[in-house]
Amino acid sequence: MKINGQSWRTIWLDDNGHSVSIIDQTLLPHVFRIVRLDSADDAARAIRSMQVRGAPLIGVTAAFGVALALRTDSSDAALEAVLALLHATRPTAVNLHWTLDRAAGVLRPLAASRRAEIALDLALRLAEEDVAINRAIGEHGADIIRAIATRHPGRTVNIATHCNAGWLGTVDYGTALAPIYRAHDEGIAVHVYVDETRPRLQGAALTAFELGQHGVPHTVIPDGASGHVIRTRGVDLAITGCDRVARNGDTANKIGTYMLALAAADNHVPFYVALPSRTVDLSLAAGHAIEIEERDEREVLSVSGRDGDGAITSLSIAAPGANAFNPAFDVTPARLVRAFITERGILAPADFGLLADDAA
Ligand SMILES: CSC[C@H]1O[C@H](OP(=O)(O)O)[C@H](O)[C@@H]1O
Repeated sequence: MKINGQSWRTIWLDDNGHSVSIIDQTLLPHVFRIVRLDSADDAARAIRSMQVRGAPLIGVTAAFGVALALRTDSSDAALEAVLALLHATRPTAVNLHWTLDRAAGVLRPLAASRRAEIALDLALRLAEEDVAINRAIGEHGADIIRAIATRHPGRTVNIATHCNAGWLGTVDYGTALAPIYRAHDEGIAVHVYVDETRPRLQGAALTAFELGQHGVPHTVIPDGASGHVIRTRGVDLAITGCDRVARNGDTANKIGTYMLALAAADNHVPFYVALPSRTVDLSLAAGHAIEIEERDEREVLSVSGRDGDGAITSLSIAAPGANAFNPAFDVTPARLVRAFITERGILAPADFGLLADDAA
């Protein structure tokens, strides 16, 4: 997607063919900085610190991390070490773990001399697959927005979203925002209510940045306002991304998603989840089995932003000595999800069985 008129992806192989560059998302929207990853340790650090974040993007970053490691040492021990290193970065998004399992299956049987080349090919292929998947999610999801616009000619379609599941959460184009971009680009009037998404503020900092760059009207709201907004501001639908979906449709996504889904249900507003179908974890029967990442309490007790002099700074916002509980995700029960927007179409949990054929 574009930033100030220039096309970008969130991650790319450098021209030298053996390092990878990313956009440092911890500094957006105030500072645009590119960071070069030269090793698996760099990739792991970028994932843990959320310089790169978003389920599909951390999966692709991990794939490149494996390739970077094997470039210097492609032994069995080195392969197992880099898989363990990257598996340990963040637990909830299945895309990271699915990608590493896929890489393990491909690379373990190979002669060590072939692993680095094949690992890089896999990372590059997964990056291109992600973009194609997201474009297909956009097309299928735009059908929903188009139908609402057709039912209500002449008025704007109001959409609520949470966190950032735009192109910054993927390699490009996004998941939850992909249908919004597609509808906007074909001339449908859309407006997005953007939950700021405490504590890391992916909504206020990243989704608002994306939508602004693309010219999509939007309004940032406090997370606690989403119920009031849905109830009083004519929201037509809610769309979020996700990090892991159990077989029954229970959905792990950014903390606060469950509250948004409850408000949508109470006001008979359809709540959709957009995802690459490989985000469905068929090994889990229900959402209680999904591991929820708990992050450093300091993310809750302070906020970072630009101070009066324009410098990036962190400000304490809680009483001295206060403790904080910082779950990074919650689980929305399947009963609150109208449908799942995937690259294969609009699915219900009953359809997930067809995904098993793919995974086989
Ligand atoms: C395109 S999926 C994005 C998904 O990932 C986010 O989590 P985080 O920013 O902590 O990586 C959030 O759950 C989004 O819905």
